[in-house]
Amino acid sequence: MKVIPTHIPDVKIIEPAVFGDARGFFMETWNSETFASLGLNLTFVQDNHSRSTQGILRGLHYQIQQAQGKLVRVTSGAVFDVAVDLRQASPTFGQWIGAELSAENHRMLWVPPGFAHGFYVLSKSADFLYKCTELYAPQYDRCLRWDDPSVGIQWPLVKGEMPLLSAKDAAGKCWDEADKFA
Ligand SMILES: Cc1cn([C@H]2C[C@H](O)[C@@H](COP(=O)(O)OP(=O)(O)O[C@H]3O[C@@H](C)C(=O)[C@@H](O)[C@H]3O)O2)c(=O)[nH]c1=O
Repeated sequence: MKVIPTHIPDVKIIEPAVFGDARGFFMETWNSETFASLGLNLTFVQDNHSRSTQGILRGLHYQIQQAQGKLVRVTSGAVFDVAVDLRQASPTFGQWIGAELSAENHRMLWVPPGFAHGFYVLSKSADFLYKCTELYAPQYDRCLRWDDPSVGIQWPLVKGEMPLLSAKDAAGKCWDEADKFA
């Protein structure tokens, strides 16, 4: 298992060791000891799975209390996955990172608590799986606008078309109005 650092040191791209053979492949997607040896000492309490079609954008989501750390990956298709640092005390406050995660590259992204998270579906459809360090708490759920100009995420929009959003995500808060972390 290999960690690829990003310019936001707390956000990590993780490349599992993939053992291919005549049957297909095998990989460990979560091993508490291996992750601890990489500096990720994590306890997960919820696993999620969503499926989305091309052009769907989910995000940018976070919980203002019960902030969730998320270990995310794709098991079919490909997405552009994004984390935005909402921690006011952080040297990378307001910065974002984006990474392509796909069934083919097997990459995972570690999105720590204190970040808004979202993804855009690049393939015909994508299955998105993630482990969370805190339970879902809709009363604390918040949404930062996907296209806030002061965050300036460079989404690789397919054919330049506007992404498809849920009503909740279309009403996401702009950067200035979004709740932040201390
Ligand atoms: C996130 C979540 C949703 N739900 C329900 C609420 C709602 O009826 C339905 C769909 O919810 P949403 O529209 O919030 O689903 P979705 O837009 O997929 O939300 C997810 O987006 C990505 C980007 C994340 O980072 C996740 O943490 C989560 O916020 O599922 C749960 O029961 N448990 C959960 O943990």
